[in-house]
Amino acid sequence: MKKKHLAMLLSKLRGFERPRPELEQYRTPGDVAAELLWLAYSLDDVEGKIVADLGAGTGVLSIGAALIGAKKVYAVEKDEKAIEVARENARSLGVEDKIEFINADVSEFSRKVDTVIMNPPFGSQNPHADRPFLLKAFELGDAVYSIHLAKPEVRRFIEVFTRDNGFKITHRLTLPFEIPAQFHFHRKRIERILVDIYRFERD
Ligand SMILES: C[S@@+](CC[C@H](N)C(=O)[O-])C[C@H]1O[C@@H](n2cnc3c(N)ncnc32)[C@H](O)[C@@H]1O
Repeated sequence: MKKKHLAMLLSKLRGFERPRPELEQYRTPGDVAAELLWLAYSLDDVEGKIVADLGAGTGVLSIGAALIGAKKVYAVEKDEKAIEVARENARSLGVEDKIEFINADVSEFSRKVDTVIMNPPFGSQNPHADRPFLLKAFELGDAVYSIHLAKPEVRRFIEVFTRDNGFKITHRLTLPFEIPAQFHFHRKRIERILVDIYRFERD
């Protein structure tokens, strides 16, 4: 499969029906998800691997990982409604057998995995909401892929937090990310922001 094709398939999946602002429920656009997954694929972190998607939402990253050859994917998400949509999305692309949906808080998840992929809350509603995700990811995986705001203060925080937890940053890609208006506090039809996709590994 080509990266463009993967992006196209992922961009057609159903999104959140009633997105919850307190959980920062916005989906990863297909092209951004495909970039993260392609990087992971090219570095041998997906094919034949056990992957965890923390805060899986409607399943974009989990389904993408399954499509490009993950052996098994754990999709961990605390919102049951989002899991229903994710399950339906996985079924629509024929990968439901490769994904185990786990309705839980990320802090409760503990299985053996090779790789963690995630687009955690950026912390714009609840400051530091990304920390439990990073902590859990560093506990679980040897390789971790994650999406964060491309802002100097966030970069500084990620650099220090990574080092303090025995990991190092091996890659960082900066990409545009579009969030369509979906919450009452959104002022524009489409909010265009910049995000960093990181790859971390144990130091
Ligand atoms: C920014 S969305 C990303 C959704 C999806 N991974 C994607 O890439 O489209 C963050 C997701 O994390 C979930 N979430 C937030 N806090 C969580 C927690 N503590 N435990 C499990 N899931 C959580 C939200 O419900 C939401 O689905």
